[in-house]
Amino acid sequence: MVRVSTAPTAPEPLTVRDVTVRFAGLTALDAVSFTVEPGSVHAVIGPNGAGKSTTFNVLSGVYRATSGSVRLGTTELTGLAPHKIAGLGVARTFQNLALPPQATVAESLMLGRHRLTRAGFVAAGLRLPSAAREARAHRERVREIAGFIGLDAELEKPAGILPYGKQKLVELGRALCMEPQVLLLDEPIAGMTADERRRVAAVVADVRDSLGISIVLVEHDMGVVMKLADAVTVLDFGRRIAGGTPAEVQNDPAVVQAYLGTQE
Ligand SMILES: Nc1ncnc2c1ncn2[C@@H]1O[C@H](COP(=O)(O)OP(=O)(O)OP(=O)(O)O)[C@@H](O)[C@H]1O
Repeated sequence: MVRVSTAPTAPEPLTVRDVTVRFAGLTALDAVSFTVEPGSVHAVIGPNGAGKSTTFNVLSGVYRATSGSVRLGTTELTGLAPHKIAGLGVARTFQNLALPPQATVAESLMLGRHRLTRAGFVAAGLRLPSAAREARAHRERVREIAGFIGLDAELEKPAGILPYGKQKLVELGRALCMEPQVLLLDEPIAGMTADERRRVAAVVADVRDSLGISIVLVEHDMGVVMKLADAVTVLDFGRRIAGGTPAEVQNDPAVVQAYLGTQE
């Protein structure tokens, strides 16, 4: 795998404090707190309806917390629009593919470079040398990231014709192209074959280990969570019922009870 240089700024913790989300009469999240340590994989798990997707949507700015705060380092993210949050270094992938169907892998990855483009439309339109240099640098970075996710041979193929697992990697690559400090992954391996799952899990581990990017992982597959995560936050009915290392939460009676309860 090609190595890509680490993000220039040291990653900061993502701090979730007392976040409550209420929908007409229903408390989807109830004073939830956890901290995603820099350069770690932090999984958010819980039975159906526990509040995982709501957490994800709050972190990415799709939902606004009724109260509480989300901070990256000292920067307050609460209440910011999704593109602002992405611009501050918290990038997300989508559970369902969100790639333009005709775009090549290179074009799909380039979408992630948009916020980093400095040369304005005028400079680009006038074909100024500065704009050309910048475009070259972005293309180079796209190639590096394609190498990182193992898709450099597929750069000029339409992303839409690739197998599902590779399309999901393109989507992950698009998020990496934003040079995030934190990557939010919403069920990144759902619907994949065993081979695809292994490959994506390896890339996720590599994103942490080689790039030092923090990852928030909302995932149903316990095997992957237990293998990949450094820390786990467990939700049940909108409350944080446990947190710690995978081994700690696995043996936590409240967690066992929450999962057993859903099987009855
Ligand atoms: N936009 C919304 N409007 C109203 N209620 C919502 C909304 N989004 C989520 N909820 C409710 O909030 C609670 C938490 O849902 P959420 O989708 O966050 O759980 P989850 O842990 O992601 O579940 P699953 O594993 O089934 O995806 C549920 O009771 C859900 O019905």
